[in-house]
Amino acid sequence: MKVALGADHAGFALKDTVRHAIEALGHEVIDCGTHSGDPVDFPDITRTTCEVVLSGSADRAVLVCGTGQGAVMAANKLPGIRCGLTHEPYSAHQAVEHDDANAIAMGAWLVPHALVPDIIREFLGAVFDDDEETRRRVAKLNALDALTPAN
Ligand SMILES: O=C(CO)[C@H](O)[C@H](O)[C@H](O)COP(=O)(O)O
Repeated sequence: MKVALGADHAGFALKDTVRHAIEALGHEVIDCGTHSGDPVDFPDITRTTCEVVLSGSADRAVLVCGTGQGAVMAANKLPGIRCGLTHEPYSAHQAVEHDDANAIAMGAWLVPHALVPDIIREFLGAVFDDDEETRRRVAKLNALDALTPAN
């Protein structure tokens, strides 16, 4: 799997830990920045990272900012992105299994480094449970994208 990885300056502290966790599972990381602790705006990094998924160049995205909140808000404004806020492994798994998430956001100020491998393993190991009920709900979720005005 190819995984786009993006972090703002607040997420930068956790970014290498996330990268190693993805690579340790045999997946490829597409590094979308940032590359230092210098301030960058999370909507910019989130957009760049998610566009790699939307273009088909990556399968999933992992976003890191200070709290995860700004990144998840920005990501879910991009039609075609379904991003879960995940600070522990269970929701990382469920976001994919029930909601067909193609991205997760997490907060570097909240998630201990030691928990990152578990979160990443659950996110990348999960498969959408494609039954009538989940398909209907995700279709309704995707239909909400049409309400998002194009920029
Ligand atoms: O957590 C975030 C948004 O939800 C982002 O990481 C922000 O950039 C964060 O609030 C950074 O704040 P700072 O004062 O620039 O460190």
